[in-house]
Amino acid sequence: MVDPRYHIRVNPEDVGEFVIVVGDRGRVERVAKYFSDAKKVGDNREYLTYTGYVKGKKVSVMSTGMGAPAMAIGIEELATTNAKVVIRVGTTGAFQKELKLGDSIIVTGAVRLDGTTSQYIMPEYPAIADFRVVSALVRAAELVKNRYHVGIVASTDSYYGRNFDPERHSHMEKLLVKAGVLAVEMEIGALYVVGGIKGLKTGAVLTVREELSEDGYIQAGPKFEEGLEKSIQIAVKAIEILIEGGVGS
Ligand SMILES: O=P(O)(O)O[C@H]1O[C@H](CO)[C@@H](O)[C@H]1O
Ligand SMILES: O=c1cc[nH]c(=O)[nH]1
Repeated sequence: MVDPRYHIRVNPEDVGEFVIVVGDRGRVERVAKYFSDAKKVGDNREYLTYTGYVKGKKVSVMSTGMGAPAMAIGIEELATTNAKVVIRVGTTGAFQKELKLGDSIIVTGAVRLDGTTSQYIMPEYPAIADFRVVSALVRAAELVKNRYHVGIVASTDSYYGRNFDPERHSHMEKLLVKAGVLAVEMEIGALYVVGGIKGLKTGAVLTVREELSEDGYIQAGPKFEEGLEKSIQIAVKAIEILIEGGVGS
């Protein structure tokens, strides 16, 4: 029989109803420090998983690596555990000038520029977050007090592809910018589509890692690191709000 958790390699009962997913495995312990009694419960490929408690409820954090295929596999396998609510804490490049390094973005939906989700379902199926998760993230951002924005992002399959054919890609970017897309990253489309199909409640908070300037991009730095810590706090606070509101159980 195929192991339904072949890649993430966790026991289903070791995963909480609330799961934070991050791209970078180096971010897992940074999130887990906000849980009480956090322990490693899985470590295979890009999928490093810790579980602990928030407000007495079992909560997990798992890394998913980079890109839609790895996210889709992670979500498929998480859906065979106790997981019910999945929130991505990720990093992103700004498409709009008002987004500054370290700002948080609460993501309501994603433009599906990936290849994975079209193998699941037609492009008309929307990549959207659960409204209760979005609402909890917004309330959490007010409490944590980081500068934040709410809106849609583009989820692409290629980090460097935009540099390969600047004309084609700058045309696409111009369209997305004009259409009000806030920023670009690589996994939320897969999280929202596969999570939606599997009946999970999903949401995401990103931190701006690359800011737009007159002469290109400004990358990372201390403001980004401070903002990332705040975004982690926003996700944990949102889980507290959802637990208090009885969402997820
Ligand atoms: O920092 P993470 O969560 O990995 O998010 C962003 O960073 C990676 C690219 O550098 C992609 O995975 C993109 O989505
Ligand atoms: O996926 C990403 C993340 C940060 N910046 C980008 O341009 N793309």
